[in-house]
Amino acid sequence: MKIYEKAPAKINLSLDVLHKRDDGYHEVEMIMTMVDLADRLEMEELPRDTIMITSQAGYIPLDEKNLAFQAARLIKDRYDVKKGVYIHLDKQIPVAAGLAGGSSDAAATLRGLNRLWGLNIPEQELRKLGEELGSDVPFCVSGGTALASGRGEKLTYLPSPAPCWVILAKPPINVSTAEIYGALKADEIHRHPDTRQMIQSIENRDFDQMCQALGNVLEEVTLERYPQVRQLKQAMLRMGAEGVLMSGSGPTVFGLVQKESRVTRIYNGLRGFCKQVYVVRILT
Ligand SMILES: C[C@](O)(CO)[C@H](O)COP(=O)(O)OP(=O)(O)OC[C@H]1O[C@@H](n2ccc(N)nc2=O)[C@H](O)[C@@H]1O
Ligand SMILES: Nc1ncnc2c1ncn2[C@@H]1O[C@H](COP(=O)(O)OP(=O)(O)OP(=O)(O)O)[C@@H](O)[C@H]1O
Repeated sequence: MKIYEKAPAKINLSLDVLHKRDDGYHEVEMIMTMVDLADRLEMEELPRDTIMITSQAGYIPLDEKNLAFQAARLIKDRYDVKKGVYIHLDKQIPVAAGLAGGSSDAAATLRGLNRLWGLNIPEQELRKLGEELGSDVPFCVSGGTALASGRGEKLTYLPSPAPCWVILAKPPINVSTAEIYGALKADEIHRHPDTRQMIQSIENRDFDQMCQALGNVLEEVTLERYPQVRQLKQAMLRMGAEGVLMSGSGPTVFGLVQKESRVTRIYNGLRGFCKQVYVVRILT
């Protein structure tokens, strides 16, 4: 039997850091939502007790460094499953982009193996397992739109935001999340986003208010180190995106747009100096 799972990318509509914790992580307040750019996973049981990963993408690890591998090993160990699995990862989400591609693959693996092996693990428990794999994994298990606090694992679910187009553009650089959090001076943040306003805009499905409330404190660090991300933000705004923000620790920048005619214009404009541009929608 083969099992298929989609692993969508996330964007951070807002990302605030409250303080650095004693365990090295940062206490955050983020609003996250899923978009319809997704990796596709195929899972099949193997006769041998082993985990095997393949991918058409030549640039990701396929051994125990892969988050899908780690998710499979975690579920096997925790539920004492003596069976093996073959996982094929069709990567569509750019890697190290701030779009949680690896985390979403891990979450999809948890969901898929739960089905493949008939484990009946409740979704809440899958999210708890996800905490062991990474801060974004619990959110990726259930998707939707949520306020994430703690180090990202405490989730309060929100309704879907106002419908709109999302233009994603990734400059040709890879950014390490650890490096960006490591360089952030949590007690010297100049401008915190207004998380409450973002929540209100989502609840009211108010697109303009949502655009005004966009904010990400990690931008200060990434834009300083990688000027091309700042240039990309400015270009997207100039081309007419109604709201523009860097996602996660970057370098992907997203623009929110309501008018379809404007989307095509911005897409064509960006393709001039950025190879990886995607037009997607928020998953409702
Ligand atoms: C930037 C975001 O993607 C926004 O959604 C997340 O906050 C990061 O999520 P993630 O990539 O799943 O993060 P993890 O794999 O748990 O951690 C990667 C690195 O980021 C740092 N990190 C992560 C989350 C957090 N709240 N504080 C941190 O300081 C960790 O110290 C670690 O060095
Ligand atoms: N299944 C996977 N897909 C992509 N990268 C993976 C995967 N497993 C492990 N990695 C490694 O994880 C690192 C980060 O990749 P990923 O695409 O998850 O970053 P990201 O989008 O910035 O994540 P986040 O937004 O959660 O910080 C890469 O260096 C990559 O080699």
